[in-house]
Amino acid sequence: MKTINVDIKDVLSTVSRDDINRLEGEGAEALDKVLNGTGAGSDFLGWVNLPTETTEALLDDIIACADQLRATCDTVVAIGIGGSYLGAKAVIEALSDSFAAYRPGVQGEPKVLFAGQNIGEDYLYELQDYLKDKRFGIIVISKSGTTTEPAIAFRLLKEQLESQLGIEEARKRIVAITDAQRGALRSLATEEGYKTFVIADNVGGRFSVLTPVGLLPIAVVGYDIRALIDGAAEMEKATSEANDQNPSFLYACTRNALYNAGKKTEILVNYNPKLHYFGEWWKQLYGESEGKDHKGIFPAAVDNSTDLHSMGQWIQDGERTIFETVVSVEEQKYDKLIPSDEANLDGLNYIAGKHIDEVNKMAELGTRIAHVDGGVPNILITLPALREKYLGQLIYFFEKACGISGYILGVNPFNQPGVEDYKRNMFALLAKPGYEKETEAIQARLK
Ligand SMILES: O=P(O)(O)OC[C@H]1O[C@](O)(CO)[C@@H](O)[C@@H]1O
Repeated sequence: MKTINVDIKDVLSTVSRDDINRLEGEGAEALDKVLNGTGAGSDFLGWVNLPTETTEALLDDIIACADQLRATCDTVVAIGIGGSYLGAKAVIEALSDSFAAYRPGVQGEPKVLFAGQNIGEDYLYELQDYLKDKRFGIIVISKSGTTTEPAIAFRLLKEQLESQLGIEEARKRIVAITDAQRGALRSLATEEGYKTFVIADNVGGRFSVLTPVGLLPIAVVGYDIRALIDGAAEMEKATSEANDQNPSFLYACTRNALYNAGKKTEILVNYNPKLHYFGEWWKQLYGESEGKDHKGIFPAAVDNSTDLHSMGQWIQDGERTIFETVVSVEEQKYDKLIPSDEANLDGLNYIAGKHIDEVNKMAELGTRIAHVDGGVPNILITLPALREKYLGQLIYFFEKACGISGYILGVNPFNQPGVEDYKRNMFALLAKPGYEKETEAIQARLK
C-alpha cells in the first residue's frame, strides 16, 4: 500500500531523539484522549472514526445530489467560510487543472466557485455579474447556520437565482449543509424545502472536510470521494497506536519538541502550486485548534519555489524561531522535459532533457539542506501523488496529529473561543439587535 511518509531526521540537529521520546508519554495520553474521548472538548471527536464509519448510503446520496447539480448547472457556487470552505477548496485545487478556470465549461462538469469566504463588495458584485448568464446552483454551508459572511452571500445569490429561474426552479438548485436542527440556515432550508445534508454536532467545522461539507463540492467537480474516504480510512487505521509507526503521533511529538526548544512558528512548505489551499486549510486546522491560553505554534505556509524569491531570505537568515514541514509530492501527473537549444543563449542546456520535476526536486533538496544548515529544522512529509486517496490520507493524518498535538500542548483543541471577539465588536459596530450595550460601549471608545 502506497502511503504518506513522515521523516524527522532533519530536526535532529535541533532536538534530539531523547527530546522527542520524552514527549511520548504525554503523546500516548493525548492519543488516548482522542481515541477514548477523555480529554477537553470530547464532544467534538466525531471526526475520529468518520472515515471508517461513513456509510455507502451517505456517499450514494452525496453523489446523486452532485450528479443532479452536474446535470442542471454549468456553475455551482459553494458558499461558506473557514472549515465550511477550505477543505473543499484545498482538495479541488490539488486535483484540478491549473487553468480550469479559464477553460470553457463542459456539459456535466460544472465549475465550482466560492463565495461567503469574505465580505468583499467588489468580489460579490463581480461574482453576480459573472453569474448573470450562467445556469448556476448553490451549495450553502454553515455548521452554525448563523455566520455573517456566508449569510450575506447566500441572501444575494438566492435572490439572483430566484429572479433568473423563478422560486420553484431555484429551490431545486440549492443545497444546504448545516446543523440537523439549529440555526437560521436550518430554518430557512426547511421553510424553502431545500435538499439538505447534516453536519453532525460532534464534528467541528475545521474537521469537517470528510463530511458532506467537503465531499459534496468535491463530488460536483467530478472527483472520487470514495477514494478520498478510503485513503482517510487507511490513515485512521494507521494512527491508532502510540508509537513511531503512527505518523500522526510522530509528527505531533516532534513539533511539540521543537516548540519546547523555542521554535514558535511552523511553516508548511509545498513545491507544487496546487497545494496552496492545502496550506490554507492546514493553517485553520492548527491555528484554531492550538492558538489559545497564550500558547501555540503559529502556523504559516509558503509556496515554493515561488516564495523562495520573497520569504526565502527571512527563512534562511531571519530570527531562528521557525521550523518547516515540507509536503513533497513524489510523482507528477504529466511528463514535461526541458528542451535542448542549439544556441544555448540562456545557458540552460546543462539541464536539457531533464524533467521539470527533477529540477523542482533539486530546488526542494537544495533548500532543505540550506535551511537545515541555517538552523531551520525540517520535517519531511512525502505524498506519493496528488490523487484522492493520498489527499484523504494526508487530511486525516493532519487531523489526528492536530488532536494529539493540542492535548500535548495542554489546550482544548476543539473549541475556538477567540474568534468570537471580532464578531462581538463587528455586531456592536453594526448595531445588531441584542448588542445594544456593546454598541454603546464601543461607540464611546471611538469618540
Ligand atoms: O460553518 P460555520 O458555522 O458558518 O462556521 C464557519 C467557520 O467559522 C468559525 O466558527 C470561526 O468563526 C470556524 O470555526 C468555522 O469553520
